[in-house]
Amino acid sequence: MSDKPNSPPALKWALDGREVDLLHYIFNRSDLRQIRGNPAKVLGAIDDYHSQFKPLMNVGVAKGKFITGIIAERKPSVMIELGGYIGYSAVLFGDAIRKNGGKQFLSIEKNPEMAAVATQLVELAGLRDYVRIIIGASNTVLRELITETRDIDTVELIFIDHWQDLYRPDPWLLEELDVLKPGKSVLLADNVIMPGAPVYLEWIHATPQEKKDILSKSDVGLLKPNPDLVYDSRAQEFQDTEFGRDGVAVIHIK
Ligand SMILES: C[S@@+](CC[C@H](N)C(=O)[O-])C[C@H]1O[C@@H](n2cnc3c(N)ncnc32)[C@H](O)[C@@H]1O
Repeated sequence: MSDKPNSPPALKWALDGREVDLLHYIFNRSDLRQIRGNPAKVLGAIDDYHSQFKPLMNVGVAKGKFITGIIAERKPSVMIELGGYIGYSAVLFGDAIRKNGGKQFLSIEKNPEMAAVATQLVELAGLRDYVRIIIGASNTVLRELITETRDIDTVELIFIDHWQDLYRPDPWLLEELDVLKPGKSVLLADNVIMPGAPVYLEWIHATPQEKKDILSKSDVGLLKPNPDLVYDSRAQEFQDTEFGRDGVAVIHIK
């Protein structure tokens, strides 16, 4: 039997213990007292680990700056994230939400070990009142937030950054639950160049008739996507992220 019978398998680039090692690194730094309560310094310490030890699949500096610009422009009260990992984006965007008069950054993370690391780093950054790390699968948590706890009735700004095979079904769920509103909702999809999200972008760019054709050929399970919802999307390219060339799609509802 594996020595971790209840944990997901390690990947080549993550979940091999480096995320807990990051906590040891940060909490043993000689400048911990200066880092505490300072989101920029927490992010700097994570970036130091990434460059000195092992890479971490964080949104990173360039894309992060672009997205904090969108937060400053739109000033959402609540922003949602699908896929939180060790909390880099939660610290960066949670701080931006706070600075722009918002209430909360909700980060949904399926892996409880990653969520535990993220919770410690959010706490260290002094953002506990602004960032909620929710452990669970994005589709289950989104449904609960929208239909049960009713925390969300309109998506203002959502950052889609979990696994690529979920990029289309989760927005389909948001379509079904009628929380994507013209003029009010913006979706940001990370990694649309590397590794890419062609199936999701095909949906975003399709006309209602093309969407009906896609649905007739797709397994949508119990989901009820809305083919009549029309999107307007642009991809912002970045030449030099920590992992090379990449892009963030910025998607509005027409
Ligand atoms: C690319 S990382 C997120 C990086 C993070 N947003 C950042 O920039 O700092 C992807 C994360 O999505 C999580 N994930 C994968 N499937 C998920 C699901 N169904 N629901 C929520 N999180 C999921 C993974 O566990 C992983 O931590």
